[in-house]
Amino acid sequence: MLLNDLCSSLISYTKTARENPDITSMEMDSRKVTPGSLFVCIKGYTVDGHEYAGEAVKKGAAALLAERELDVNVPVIVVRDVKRAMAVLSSVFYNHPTRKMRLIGITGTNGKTTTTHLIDHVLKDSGQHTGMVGTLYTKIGEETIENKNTTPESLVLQQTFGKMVSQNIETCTMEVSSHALDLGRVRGCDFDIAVFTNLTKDHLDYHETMEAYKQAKGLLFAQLGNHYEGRGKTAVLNADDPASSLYERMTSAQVLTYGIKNESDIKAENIAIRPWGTSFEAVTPWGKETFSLKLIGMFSVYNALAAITASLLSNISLADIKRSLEAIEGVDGRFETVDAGQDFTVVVDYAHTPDSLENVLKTVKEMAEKNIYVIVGCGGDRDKTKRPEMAAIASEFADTAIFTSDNPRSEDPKAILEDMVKGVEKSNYTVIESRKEAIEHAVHSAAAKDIIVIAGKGHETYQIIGSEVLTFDDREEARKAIKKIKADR
Ligand SMILES: CC(=O)N[C@H]1[C@@H](OP(=O)(O)OP(=O)(O)OC[C@H]2O[C@@H](n3ccc(=O)[nH]c3=O)[C@H](O)[C@@H]2O)O[C@H](CO)[C@@H](O)[C@@H]1O[C@H](C)C(=O)N[C@@H](C)C(=O)N[C@H](CCC(=O)O)C(=O)O
Ligand SMILES: Nc1ncnc2c1ncn2[C@@H]1O[C@H](COP(=O)(O)OP(=O)(O)OP(=O)(O)O)[C@@H](O)[C@H]1O
Ligand SMILES: N[C@H](CCC[C@H](N)C(=O)O)C(=O)O
Ligand SMILES: [Mg+2]
Repeated sequence: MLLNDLCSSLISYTKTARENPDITSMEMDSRKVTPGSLFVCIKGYTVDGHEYAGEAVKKGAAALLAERELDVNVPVIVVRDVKRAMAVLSSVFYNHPTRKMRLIGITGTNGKTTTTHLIDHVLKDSGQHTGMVGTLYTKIGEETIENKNTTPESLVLQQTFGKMVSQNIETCTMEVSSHALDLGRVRGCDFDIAVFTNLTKDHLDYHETMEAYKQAKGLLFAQLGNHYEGRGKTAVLNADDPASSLYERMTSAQVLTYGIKNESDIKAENIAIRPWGTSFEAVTPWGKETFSLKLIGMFSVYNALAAITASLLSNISLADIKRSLEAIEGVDGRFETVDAGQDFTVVVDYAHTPDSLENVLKTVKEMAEKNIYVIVGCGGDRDKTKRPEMAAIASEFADTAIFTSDNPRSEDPKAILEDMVKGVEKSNYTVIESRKEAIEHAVHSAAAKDIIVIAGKGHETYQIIGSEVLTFDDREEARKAIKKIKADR
């Protein structure tokens, strides 16, 4: 695509030279530039991409997108806000892929990954060719690609959507993080359905206040567009979460609500929460159906209702949705049980916020016959206000809490543990900095019919200590510890 054609979608910019090269790719990392690339200079949190302009030109960049004029011998497109311009240009460069497939966006503090998977499962079972973007991976048909972020940068996203369209993907379901909304990563995405799961405390290191965090999530509903435009845009909101009333006001799209307690369009009635699963009757404008799911806990009912609503809006019948959701065993690292032949239960769960930890422990408490152990830590370089709260919840709902390291990142693991312990009033806890040793300790201590919950890292197969990324998997460590006690006994 010629540079001038690409730039014609920008309203305000200056161009430093008359040349009009053919742009063969767009790159925001100088190391990936190839001859003909448009190199996008991003001022990041760590380094300034403008510093790599020279290197990009040496590698053959045909033009640059920047926030200031640069001393290079290729045209520089100068704009006020590079990230904003990049979102527009990448959608143009990849030929507006999200206008050619259905795009479902899911935001909320907890439940995004789970709900995304539930929706994708139903769509696939209905015969659709699907894509997914989120914490676990990006998926295009059967191909999975590792993600650095839950919601990648706009350029990466549009490139991914372009691939999806070329492979005839009909619907992409994606997690939309509050960071992505605030940093403009999803500008240029034409969403058809936007789903809200819930809003509780997280990421205050970034957003600073709950009000700012709530507003950031609202951007998804604000950008959804009018319901009389295109293919019928719909906001799917959780009627039981107070933030939904703001999102209803922020969107000009149609709204469908789901819930359990408050009046809603899609309701769950006659709910039964059991150790082996969850059942409820879904009452919808499309009819009623009883669901018996293998997913555990009241929060699973909410995730299922959100998925049912998005699936109904995708023209799938309630009976087909039932068949598909009932077949789901679970999602990687979400309430995943580890069975290595032991006589107690081990649950690995990605709960890394106060709300999710409380939900998981309350659920476990309802099914526990004997003692509950919880192993939990808090991530370094992340919201510090969560630490005492998560520790307090662990000590309140479990019989024994073991505080340990999650991903300490650049922080001192001991300092994180000190922040946690400050929130605890009871004395039913132990601090074991090494996560491996914490798991071994719990496995060693557990008696028949006890339950051990290993929280916070779920599907993660690594632990970040300092700048090192070490191989670590809670499920593997639990299995190894169980094997060891079985050999010793
Ligand atoms: C705070 C934040 O969002 N950081 C994101 C940001 O990194 P950064 O600003 O540090 O980037 P940088 O290293 O300064 O680089 C600036 C530019 O120079 C370029 N560069 C750099 C080096 C070089 O040699 N050449 C070069 O061109 C880089 O490619 C980049 O374009 O841009 C990167 C590329 O897009 C992101 O991967 C990175 O996310 C980091 C990993 C991160 O941890 N983000 C978290 C806060 C986040 O976004 N989390 C949410 C999920 C939250 C949830 O689960 O709810 C998410 O959506 O992932
Ligand atoms: N609807 C829900 N409400 C509250 N807690 C939930 C809900 N769904 C899942 N959880 C809990 O939150 C944990 C994380 O779930 P999930 O990975 O689906 O959330 P997420 O929103 O994708 O998280 P992240 O922001 O890290 O991407 C689960 O392991 C479970 O403990
Ligand atoms: N997307 C979340 C994941 C947290 C997972 C937890 N294991 C941690 O490292 O804090 C974040 O980056 O805040
Ligand atoms: Mg997620």
